[in-house]
Amino acid sequence: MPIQASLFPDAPPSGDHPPGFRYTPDLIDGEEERWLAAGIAALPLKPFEFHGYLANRRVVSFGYRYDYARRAVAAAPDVPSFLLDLRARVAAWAGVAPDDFRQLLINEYAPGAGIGWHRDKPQFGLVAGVSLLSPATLRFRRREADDWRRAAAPLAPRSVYLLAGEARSVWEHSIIEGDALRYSVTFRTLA
Ligand SMILES: O=C(O)CCC(=O)C(=O)O
Ligand SMILES: [Fe+2]
Repeated sequence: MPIQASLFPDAPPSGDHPPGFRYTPDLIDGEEERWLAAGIAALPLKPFEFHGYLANRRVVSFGYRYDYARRAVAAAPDVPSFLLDLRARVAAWAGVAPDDFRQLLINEYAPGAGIGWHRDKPQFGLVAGVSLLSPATLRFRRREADDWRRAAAPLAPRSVYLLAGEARSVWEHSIIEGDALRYSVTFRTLA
């Protein structure tokens, strides 16, 4: 059964949620969203490149970035000041210190762009994601015997989700291709 956005923000995970997944709508308001999106549009987003293949998704990292060639984290520019307030807000929500979110990754999904099945790299710890501009579906799957167990969480614009525990380390996740521009701002601790 698909996960539905809870009527009760921070409700404990139901049987339908991968354990460790947490979601809250309306972390920010519409004015903040527009202001953040304008700031993000001015950042040096670059096409995500994986083994020479260019995805229809653009990214920029701050604090640390993942170097796919070296399979290690590498230093990245400091978090821009216009994103520090958002980082503090997400940190308070997630129960960590703002500085613990050592990495900030922004994904820009143009219409038709998504992200394939993956688990975030083990060099990172907690993962929190803020959605801007348009809705998306975060899908989950985990291997069970010779089949997949599946779940899906709608992500509203202005919402925040947390991947911890099994949702972070056992389940894979992906984002279905959308039909409108979406930004995700992902904050990660280091493992
Ligand atoms: O767009 C999102 O919220 C998910 C991004 C993601 O899974 C990632 O960058 O690892
Ligand atoms: Fe991810």
